[in-house]
Amino acid sequence: MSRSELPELFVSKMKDLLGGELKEFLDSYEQPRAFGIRVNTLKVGMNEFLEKSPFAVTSVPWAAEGLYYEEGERPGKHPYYHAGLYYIQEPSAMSPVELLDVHPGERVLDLCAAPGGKSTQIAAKLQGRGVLVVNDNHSDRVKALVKNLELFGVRNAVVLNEKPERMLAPFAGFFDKILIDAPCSGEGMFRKEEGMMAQWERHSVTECSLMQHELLGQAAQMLAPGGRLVYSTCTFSPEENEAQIAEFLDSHEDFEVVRVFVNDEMNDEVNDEMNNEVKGKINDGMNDEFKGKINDGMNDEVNDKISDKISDEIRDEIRDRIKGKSAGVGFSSGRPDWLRMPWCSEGAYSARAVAAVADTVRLWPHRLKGEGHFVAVLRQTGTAAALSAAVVESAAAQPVAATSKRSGRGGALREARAAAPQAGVSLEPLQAFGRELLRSGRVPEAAERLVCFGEHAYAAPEGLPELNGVKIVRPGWYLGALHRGRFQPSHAMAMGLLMEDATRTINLLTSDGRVIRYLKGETLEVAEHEVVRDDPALGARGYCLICVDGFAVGWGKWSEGMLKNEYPSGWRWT
Ligand SMILES: C[S@@+](CC[C@H](N)C(=O)[O-])C[C@H]1O[C@@H](n2cnc3c(N)ncnc32)[C@H](O)[C@@H]1O
Repeated sequence: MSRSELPELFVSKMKDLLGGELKEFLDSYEQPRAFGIRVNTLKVGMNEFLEKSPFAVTSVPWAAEGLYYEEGERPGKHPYYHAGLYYIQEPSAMSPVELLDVHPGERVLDLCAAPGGKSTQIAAKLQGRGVLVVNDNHSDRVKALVKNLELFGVRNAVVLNEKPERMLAPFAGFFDKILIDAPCSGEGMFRKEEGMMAQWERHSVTECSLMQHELLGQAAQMLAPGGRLVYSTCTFSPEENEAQIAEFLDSHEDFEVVRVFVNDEMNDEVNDEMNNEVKGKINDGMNDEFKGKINDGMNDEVNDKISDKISDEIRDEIRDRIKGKSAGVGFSSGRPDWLRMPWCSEGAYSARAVAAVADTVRLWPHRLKGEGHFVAVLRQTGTAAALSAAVVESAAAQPVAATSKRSGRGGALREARAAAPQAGVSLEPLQAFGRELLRSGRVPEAAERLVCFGEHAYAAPEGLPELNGVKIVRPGWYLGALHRGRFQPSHAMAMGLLMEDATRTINLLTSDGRVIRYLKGETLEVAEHEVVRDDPALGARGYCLICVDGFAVGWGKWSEGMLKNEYPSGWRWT
C-alpha cells in the first residue's frame, strides 16, 4: 500500500506521537510486509520442523517458535497446515504471549481470544499441562477459535462465549496469567488489511478505550495474587495504550508494570551471532554429554529430542543475555511522547503511573519486521499472606461440576448435567475405542476428566471451579459422539493425538498424491500392508489414524483395500 492512502487524521496523530520519526514510520508503509508462522511445539520440535520445513524460514527474534517466510509462499496450502504444525501469524502479534511467560501447569486465561492466534501460542507453552480458559464474547468468532484450537491439537482448553462480567464470580482470583489482547482501533493492521482503514474512520478510538478500560478492571479481579497480566493491542493510539495503563495503575495500586525487553532493534548480525553460538553449543553439548549415548544405539528420534532440548535451553540463555545488552534501546522506555498528545492534560496521571508506563513495550513497524504492537506486562503485587491464602484456597478448589448451555436440536437451549451421559447412553463404546485404538488403552488420560453433554463426550482439564450459568462452548478436548451404541470419534480427537498414540495408523508421505485426495475428502485405495498395527492380532479393518510424514491429519475407516474418508467437510482442501 502507499502512505498516501492513510487517513489524514491518523497521520496527524502519528506526527504528534512520533515527531522526527514520522517520516521513517510512514515510509514503512511503502515497504513489503513481513510474513510469519509459529511452529506448534505440541506436535513437532523446532529442530525437526526446521529440517522438514517446506519453505525457507528465518527466526523471529522475539518469539521462540516464530519464523518468517518469504512473500509468495503459501503455508496455508500445505498438508502440514492441515496437520496443525504451525499457525500463520503476523510476527509482532507473537510478542504478547512471549511476554506473558507461561509455564506448563499454570492456569491461564485468554479473555479476548478469537480467532485463537495467541490461544494456540499459550497452549504450546503449557505443553498440555494446566488449564487454559479461552473466551470471546462474539459467537461467530468463537467458531474460528474452536477450529484453530482443534487444528492445533489442544487438549486442555475450555472455550467460553461470555461477557467477562459473568466470569467474575466463578473465576475470582483464579488465574496465574491473563492475556487481554484487546479489541482496538486496529491502526497496526492498515498495511495487512486495508479494509481496517475504513473501519477506523467509523469506529472511534474513544469507544474502544472505554471497552478496554472495562476489560482491564475485569481481568484484574480474576488474577491470583502475584499473577501476571499482559495487555496488548495492535494499534498505535496512546489513548488505547499508555493512557489505558496509566489510568489502570492509578485505580489499582496493587499492580505494577514489569520491565521487559523486546529486541526490536536486534539486527541480522546479532541474530546470526546468536544462531552460531547456539549451533556451537549444541555441538559441544552433544559431543561431551551425549555422543557416547548416541553411539550406543540411540536413534534419530531421541537424538532430535536431545538437540531440541539443548537448543531451547541455550537459546533462552543467550536470548536473555542479548536482551540485557539491548536494554534501553529496543523499547519505549524514557520516551513519554504520549504525554504531549493534545488530549492529555498535565497532571492527569500520577507520577508513579507515568514512570511505570515508560516500561511498556512498543513494537514499531519502522524498527522491526512486523506490523506493530503495544504490550504492557502487569504484575499483581500480592503480599505473602495473600499468596498463601490463595494457595490454601486453590488446594480446596472443587473439580468442575459444570453445566453447559448448548443449542439442542430445534435450537432450544437446554441444560445438560456434566459428567453423566444422557439417560440411556452407554460409555462402553468410547472405552472400547480407547482399548482398541489408543496405546494408552484409555481415553481420557489420567490428568483429564470425562465430561458428557448429552451424547457428546469431552476430556476436560482438572482443577476448574464450578461454572454454573457460564456459557461453555467446549468444556475440554472434544472426543466424539455416543450414538445408538456406537462411538463416532471426532476430528478434534484425531488432531489431539500423535502418531505414536494410536495402535492402527496409515502414514502417507507428502509426495504421495493420495494426501491431497484425502484432504479433499475422497475415498482412497490403500493396501492392507499400509495399515500399520502395533499388534498383528489387531485387524486392519476399522478406524485408522491417518498421518502425513508422521503427523496426524484425521480419521479414515479401512476395509478391503479401500479407505473411507472421515475428513470433515468444513476442513477440506479447496
Ligand atoms: C484483537 S481481537 C483478538 C485476537 C486474538 N487474541 C488472536 O490472537 O487471534 C479482539 C477480540 O476481542 C473480542 N471482544 C470484543 N469485546 C469483548 C469483550 N467485551 N469480551 C470478550 N471479548 C471481546 C472480539 O470479538 C475479538 O475477537
